[in-house]
Amino acid sequence: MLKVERLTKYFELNISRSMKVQPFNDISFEVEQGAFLGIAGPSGIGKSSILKCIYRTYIPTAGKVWYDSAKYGTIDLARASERQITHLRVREISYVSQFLKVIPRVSAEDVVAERLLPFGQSLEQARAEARQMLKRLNIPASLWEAYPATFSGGEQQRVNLARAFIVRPRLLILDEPTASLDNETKQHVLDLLNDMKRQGTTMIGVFHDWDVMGKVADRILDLRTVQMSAEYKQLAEAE
Ligand SMILES: Nc1ncnc2c1ncn2[C@@H]1O[C@H](COP(=O)(O)OP(=O)(O)OP(=O)(O)O)[C@@H](O)[C@H]1O
Repeated sequence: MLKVERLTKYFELNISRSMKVQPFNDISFEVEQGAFLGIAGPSGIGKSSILKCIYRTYIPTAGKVWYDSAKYGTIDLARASERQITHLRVREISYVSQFLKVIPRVSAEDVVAERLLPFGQSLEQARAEARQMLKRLNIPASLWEAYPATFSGGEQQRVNLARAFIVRPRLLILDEPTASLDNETKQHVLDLLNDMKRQGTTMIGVFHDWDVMGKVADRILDLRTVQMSAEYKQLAEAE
């Protein structure tokens, strides 16, 4: 469903073109449909950057990101057109970070409901589903019509999760989605993730909390060992 081949990213820093930051080099892995791959490794090793290359927030410097799309068949996300990426982000691929991009003066239920409108649902149907999802994520009914700009960090994060979950994406990318949640809400999120996995959603994610990652991931890719083996391979090739 997702096959990452020899993915490499470096950034040229604006202050000096000759200064490059290379978070990762020559990373390959695969995720089967309905499986969850967790990505682990110390701060700064490139976990978020890999997720952003898959979602195409970043354009990879080299490598392929093969994704099995419902609309386009097997497509390299690293080279897909902007139009294709926009379609995939609306219909097939959801990304959750710990931060919500708050839209001014739009209520929590509408922020979530609007994700269903491109699928042809009426506003009333979409709002009803949005309320159910907010309820499952422990957002009290008194907040459904309020503006998320005023919500706590954990509440905003749950609105973010609701926006990603409600479209039942084929591919779900999660970057520390439970960072500011209490244990009870973490459990609700885990239950939802496991439900989505059973329904066939493929997931790739970074979790600060190993306990949470262990409960949902089928496999964990530790970037320390991958990066080491890539470097080792280079050394071996040079000899
Ligand atoms: N847009 C960017 N421009 C320049 N450097 C960047 C950019 N994004 C990431 N980096 C650098 O790439 C490296 C990897 O960052 P990344 O956020 O992917 O790491 P991480 O493993 O997710 O870290 P953390 O666990 O702390 O979130 C860091 O050195 C970071 O400064």
